[in-house]
Amino acid sequence: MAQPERFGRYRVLRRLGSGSFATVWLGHDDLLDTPVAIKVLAENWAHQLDIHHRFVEEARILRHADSEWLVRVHDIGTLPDERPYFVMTYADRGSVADRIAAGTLPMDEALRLLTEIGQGVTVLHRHGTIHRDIKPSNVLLQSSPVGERVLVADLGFAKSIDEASGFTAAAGTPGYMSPEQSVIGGDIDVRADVYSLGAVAYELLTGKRPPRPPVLVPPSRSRPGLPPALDELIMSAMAQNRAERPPDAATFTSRIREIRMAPDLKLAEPWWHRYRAIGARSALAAATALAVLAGASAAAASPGVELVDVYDSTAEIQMLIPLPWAREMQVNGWSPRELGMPGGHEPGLLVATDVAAWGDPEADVSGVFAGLVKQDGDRGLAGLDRLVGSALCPGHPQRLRFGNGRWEGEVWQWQDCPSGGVFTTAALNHRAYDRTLYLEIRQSGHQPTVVDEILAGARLTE
Ligand SMILES: Nc1ncnc2c1ncn2[C@@H]1O[C@H](COP(=O)(O)OP(=O)(O)OP(=O)(O)O)[C@@H](O)[C@H]1O
Repeated sequence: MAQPERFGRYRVLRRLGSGSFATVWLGHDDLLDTPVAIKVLAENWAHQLDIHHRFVEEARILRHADSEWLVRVHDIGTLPDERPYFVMTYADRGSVADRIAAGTLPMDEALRLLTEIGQGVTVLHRHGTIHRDIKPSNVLLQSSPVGERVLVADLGFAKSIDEASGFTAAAGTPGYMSPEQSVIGGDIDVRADVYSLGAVAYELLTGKRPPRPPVLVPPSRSRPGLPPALDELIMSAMAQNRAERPPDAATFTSRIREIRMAPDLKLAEPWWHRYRAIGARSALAAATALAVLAGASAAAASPGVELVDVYDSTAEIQMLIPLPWAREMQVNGWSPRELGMPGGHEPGLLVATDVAAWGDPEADVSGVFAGLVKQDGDRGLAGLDRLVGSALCPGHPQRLRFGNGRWEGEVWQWQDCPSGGVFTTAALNHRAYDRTLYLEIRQSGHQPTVVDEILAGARLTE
């Protein structure tokens, strides 16, 4: 199909791709000044009534479900040749299939994607819909102010739960499709999507599409070191007999969440390991002037810096950080235990302009890391001292005290970092809970009030 100029009021920019029944175009909504994706039914199917009906039904389901975990439909229309089109959120970061093709995903990243995909499918199940074609290429990624968001898409095969219990035509994609979906006339229920979630989990972790059922080899055979609970969950989701699968997407997703937060989960590579030589430097001993950072309030807000709320995956830590820093995010916690501190895998988040460059002392990065530490008398503090002492910048830090209604603790600040920016660390004890928050703040320039605002904005939502 040649590139049209417009679909209704939407200006067409380029073709994004074509599937079996439709072509998707990148467009621009000039009135609202926003990019959109426009799905247009293919010419060769336009006169087939059932396909026409299914196309419009896909738009309706997405519109009614109206969820942040699904592609949202904003508008629908008909072209002069009577073909329907609908207008949806533009997913600007490709699909999960592209992400898998780019190389093995770290386990934390795979589990994050899986949790978000599971949330999207849970929304559909609650809405009374079975997707029937969950696979990596049907899960799209969109930039968001705090990193990226997963959008479950392509409901071309979706069926209402009520209708699916009767006669159902075979539909789905081999490898991701449950055994019952390949039986013409077989009845299906939400456990067909649970099978596909298991298949997507298998591929996210191993990089390989699972074989057709029955799947007999667990994913840990291709990726040794997976937690046994994860192996078991994936194999149970892909059970031949659906009675042995988790009953719905919500159950599957909450088990993934539990596994992700388990204290003994070995993440492939804790992010701070990439650059830290723990105990290599001893900055604390050389601490200089002791000053006091006043408990910052809204009045201290630096003019022109807009702050945004961010949370870790357990929603226990809430931070306020400058909006321009919130480009990328890792929210799945950290392991202070590996630094000799008490606890296991604890809540934590890293939000930065460039997460991958966080550990590079010379990179021009701005961002915040916040991680919880369980207090355990001197043992906890000794571990923190080592962490602070292995800072990214050479030289003597300025040592400050911080206190407000929620926190009190110490702050260390290095002004002459190789990156030309300022590096701040803090260990703040909560006044009400037995918890310590360890913070790192990297700024490419220096605005002291921004550090105040970040410290003052830190909250625990227990
Ligand atoms: N909202 C969107 N934003 C960005 N790209 C999209 C969007 N929706 C679909 N696409 C892209 O457009 C292409 C066609 O999508 P479509 O859903 O029609 O088919 P498909 O999933 O590739 O194939 P099939 O429907 O046969 O399974 C795909 O490459 C898809 O990634």
